[in-house]
Amino acid sequence: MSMNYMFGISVFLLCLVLLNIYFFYNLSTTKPTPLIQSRKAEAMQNVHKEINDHFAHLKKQYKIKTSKFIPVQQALIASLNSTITELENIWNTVDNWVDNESLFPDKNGDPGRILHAIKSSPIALVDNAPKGTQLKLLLILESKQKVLFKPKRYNLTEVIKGPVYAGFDRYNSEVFAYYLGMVLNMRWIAPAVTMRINVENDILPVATLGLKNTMVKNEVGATCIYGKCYYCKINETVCPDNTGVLEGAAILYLEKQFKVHKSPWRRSYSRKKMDWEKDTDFLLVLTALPIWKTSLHDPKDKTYGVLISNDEYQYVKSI
Ligand SMILES: Nc1ncnc2c1ncn2[C@@H]1O[C@H](COP(=O)(O)OP(=O)(O)OP(=O)(O)O)[C@@H](O)[C@H]1O
Ligand SMILES: [Mn+2]
Repeated sequence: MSMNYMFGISVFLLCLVLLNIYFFYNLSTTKPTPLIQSRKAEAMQNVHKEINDHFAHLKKQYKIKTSKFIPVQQALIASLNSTITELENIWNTVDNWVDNESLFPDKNGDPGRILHAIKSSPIALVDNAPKGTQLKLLLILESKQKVLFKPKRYNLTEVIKGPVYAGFDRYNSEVFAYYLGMVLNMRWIAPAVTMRINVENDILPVATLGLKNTMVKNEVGATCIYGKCYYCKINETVCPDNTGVLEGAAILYLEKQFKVHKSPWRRSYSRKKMDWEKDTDFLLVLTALPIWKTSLHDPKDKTYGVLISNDEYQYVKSI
């Protein structure tokens, strides 16, 4: 056998071995992404199925509109639609109605008056509000009342793909949560309302130097803000629309110190995952119940409770 022939055979055998290793590796390693995705899709389908099954077996009382709710609903609509003249006094009472059980009053049209007062009071000062992970501004009204402003990042119809925390926070969920809180009498959501502010007329003249330092002009000369927060980046600005207006959620700032109840639904920022991230049943238990009131915390046995009806508690998970 010539040397050339021997060399050829060796190269051929080597190629065979390499090809074998390649195929073996490809077949034996599971590709993680599609598998995880399909498991997630399956879990979501199960959640929807569980909810639908549960609806079918709900007690009759949950399917009938209670007439007791009609006056509550009418009072709420009237308070939101009324034109309010006397606003000054509302701020004097903030400290009185805020406590650990309730962040807003429910009587005498006050929920609507608060929202009107937030929207119509002149702004005396605007600064960055660096607390939290997302861009937000602190507005100080002429009445000295503080308001947080979380700007709009997306159009309402835009769908953000990815995990639940993908993209920027949606400002409208703050407002939605408050309205839902009013309707369901879950009064532990700070009053929030959609507000439109003109950047040149209402922000710039009263902006602090700190805020001005986190502003840049965009390609059409509009003043945009990138702010100061954990996730704030100079290339991720919010800009006014073509009428110079910045829309966002204006949220009443509450000075009072509250007892902190850590949410079992909070995101883990470390390798230690939260229960809801590891255990799909955790999600199923909570979403499948007709939840009236959540996050009732019993500090003694470290459980979170879900109040199912007016007087019946069910503790769902130890943490
Ligand atoms: N209405 C309010 N009144 C007083 N303080 C508030 C109010 N809203 C938020 N805060 C304070 O600011 C912090 C951040 O608020 P928030 O969670 O709304 O911001 P975020 O940017 O969404 O941050 P995160 O990603 O941590 O949720 C809260 O932990 C709380 O201390
Ligand atoms: Mn948040």
